[in-house]
Parts: sequence; structure tokens; C-alpha cells
Amino acid sequence: MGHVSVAEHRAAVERLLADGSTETVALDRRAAGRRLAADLVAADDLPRFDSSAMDGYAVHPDPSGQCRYPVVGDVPAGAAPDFALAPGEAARVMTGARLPVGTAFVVPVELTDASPTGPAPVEVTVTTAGWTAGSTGAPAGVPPRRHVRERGEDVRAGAVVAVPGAEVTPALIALGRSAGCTTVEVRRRTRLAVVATGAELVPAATDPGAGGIHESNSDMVAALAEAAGCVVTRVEVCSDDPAQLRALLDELDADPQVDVVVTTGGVSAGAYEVVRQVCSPLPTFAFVHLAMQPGGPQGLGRYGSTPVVCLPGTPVGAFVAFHVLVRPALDRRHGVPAAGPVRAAYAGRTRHTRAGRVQFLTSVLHADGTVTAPDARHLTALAAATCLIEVPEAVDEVVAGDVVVVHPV
Ligand SMILES: Nc1nc2c(c(=O)[nH]1)N[C@H]1C(S)=C(S)[C@@H](COP(=O)(O)OP(=O)(O)OC[C@H]3O[C@@H](n4cnc5c(N)ncnc54)[C@H](O)[C@@H]3O)O[C@H]1N2
Ligand code: MOO
Repeated sequence: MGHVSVAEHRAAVERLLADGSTETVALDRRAAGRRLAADLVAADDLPRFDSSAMDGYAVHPDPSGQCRYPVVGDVPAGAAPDFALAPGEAARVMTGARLPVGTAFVVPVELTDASPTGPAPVEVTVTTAGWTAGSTGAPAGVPPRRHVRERGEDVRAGAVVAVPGAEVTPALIALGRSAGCTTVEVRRRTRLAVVATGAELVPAATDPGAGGIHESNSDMVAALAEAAGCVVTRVEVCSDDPAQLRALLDELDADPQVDVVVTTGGVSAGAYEVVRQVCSPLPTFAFVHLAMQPGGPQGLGRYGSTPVVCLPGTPVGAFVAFHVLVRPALDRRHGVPAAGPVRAAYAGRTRHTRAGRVQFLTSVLHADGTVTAPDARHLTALAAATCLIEVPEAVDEVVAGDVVVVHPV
């Protein structure tokens, strides 16, 4: 069997999983991390009205330039003043309060003779430097509209505040909600089922006996899928019995809560390759060996109408294959833009790799921008890894100083 390129297979997985479904959800913390599928449009002006940026006094100066004003009203945040300021009048206002009509500027309470607490005074004197009798309008050093948040100065009603593909971040939640939005249209989260296969697999906390091993891929892949924005609706472990796998895949295909299935194991060349045995006779399936290490043996196709991606059983191979092949396709489904390559300077020991296959080395990206890769392919190295170094097919050695492409994991 010839080797298929990583890029070719990645594109095939992307085609198989392509889906642009969207849904409308509440614009709240549960939407964080989702990607917009439509423009987010401000429903209201932000601020909704001219409001005070300070606790203090709204002033309508009069031409005589006096600095002592009668206080004609008291406006806490949340109130709607039912009066207007005439020339020579002031009103006490709190931060965020709607300003009375006629306000020219706001003087912070610290720049007056008034007490910051207690009832509003009958009169207030502005004590700010530069305010001298005889000056007109705002005192020197107090620009017009000082400490006034103008209606709509941040966003106007009807303005697009975020476009499709934008992530719903905590800040976007604040912006959208402040601008009166209650919902967002986002890409739907993929409902994903994981099926780990293998006769040797036993659950955690169960005696594996002489030939068994503790099963780990199912929850590793489920956690990777959740980190990619999926909702994992089923996590199954299946023996090497083709009838059992067939029954399980029939059930998953019929389950409306399952959009995509990812299997692990049973795809290589041995006698008990249950995934290959069950799926390769189906005309929609293809099993290939990618020019990639680890994670070379792969399959993909549709079981019934359900897309199925078949990863190899070795935990490191399954992890790498998920990152290299499945994650990009899930990102496209979820509206996450493709990230450009990240480059780093290799600072580890010389690593000899096998030419003719893309090698992914479990690696650690350091704060100084350099990257190192422990020698082994063991799970301990994977657990310590923060990225994968991609060594191209044509390269058979990585030496200190080489600039390498890394994929954060
Ligand atoms: N003759 C050949 N043998 C193998 C080839 C090959 O080309 N020719 N490819 C090797 C490569 S590379 C890989 S990767 C594996 C892939 O094999 P399978 O996908 O069929 O996986 P299994 O045989 O089921 O398991 C491999 C390995 O991983 C352990 N495993 C499997 N599932 C789990 C799990 N859920 N949790 C923990 N560990 C798991 C399993 O016990 C095996 O040790 O094939 C090579 N062989
Ligand atoms: O492709 Mo396999 O994951 O090297 O062991």
C-alpha cells in the first residue's frame, strides 16, 4: 500500500466533516468560546444616553462666570431626570446617571465644596483651579463635555460590533450585552462519539489480568474533542468482535445526538483489526497508511450517514493524528479560522528522523521561543509536551539552530 500525504488526508477529513450548521444561543457566559456565524449588530446606542463619568455635579454655567450654583436636582444611577438645567444651575449626579438636559459638563465632587455623602446640598461651589469669577462657560482646564459619556460614543445602534468567525470572548459578551443584544448566532458544536476498540482493553480500576491493559484512548480523545469545542455525547469501548462493533455503529448512526464518530485502534495490518474488518467493505470507506509518524494507519468514511474517522490505537499515534487531522476539520466546522504556522528555533539534541514521512516530535516550547524534544515517543514525553514539531518528509535530521514548524497542543 502506497503512502498517502498528510495534506491529502487532512483535506479528505475536512471534506468528510464539513458542516456549517448554526444556531442562535443566549449571549451569556455559555456562549464564550463559540464563533459567530452572523454579524453581531448593536441593538442600542452605547452609552444609551448622555451619562456622567464621575460622581459630582452636572453644571450649566451662566455667562456671569459665577462658581456657586443652586443644586436643583439629585440624580442617582438608574433615574431619569425630569428637569432640565437652566443657565446658572447644577444637579448632583452619580457615575452612570442619565444627565439632565442642559448639562454642559460634570465637575467631580472632589472639585467642589460639597460632601461626597449625605443628602444633596442646596448650593455647591466649584473649587477647581482655573475657575475664576467672570470667566464664561467652562472654567479654564475644564474642556466642554468634561466627564460626560456621550450617547452612542462607543457604539451606535445598528453598527456591526463583530463579524462571522469572531470568537465570543468575555469582552464581546460585555460589548454585545451593553449594546442591548440578547442572543448570538454561532456555529453549532459538533456532537461527537468516541469508540475505542481492542480485546485487550479493560476499564480503569479493573484488574487487567495477564494480557489486558488499562484503556485510555477513549477519554483522551473525548477530552481532545471537548477542547476543540465538541460536545462528547457517547464514549464507548468495544471488543474486537465485528458483530459488536457493527451493532454499536448502527446504534450511533441512528442516534440523533451523534454527528461524528471517532474510533481508535483496529486499523493496521494484523489479524484482528475490527474497525478495518467492519468498515473497509463499505464503499464509502478508505483505509490508508499516511506518510506520517506517529499515527500512520488511518481510515475514514461514512457509516450509514454518519462520518467516521478511524485513528490508530497507539495512544501517542491517536493523539498526534487527532491534532494533525481531526482538529483542523473540527475547527472549520466550528468556524475557527486556520492559524498560520508557528516557527521556533530548535535548541535540543540532534534528532535523526526517518525521511519520506512527516515526523511529529512531542516537544516543549520555551518562553524564549526555543523548542526542545525529548528523545522518546513515550506517553511521558507526550504528557510533558506543549507542541509538536513537524519535521517535513524530505528532512532526516533536526539540529540545534534549525527553524522548525511547531503545532501547539
Ligand atoms: N504489520 C504491521 N503492524 C503494524 C503496522 C503496520 O504498518 N504493519 N503499523 C503500526 C502502527 S504505526 C500503528 S500506529 C499501529 C496501529 O494499530 P491499530 O490502530 O490497529 O491499533 P491496535 O493494534 O488496536 O493497538 C495498537 C496499540 O495501542 C494500544 N491501544 C489500543 N487502543 C488502546 C486504548 N483504547 N487505550 C490504550 N491503549 C490502546 C494497543 O494495546 C496496542 O499496544 O499498528 C502498528 N502495527
Ligand atoms: O503510526 Mo504508529 O502511531 O507510529 O505507532
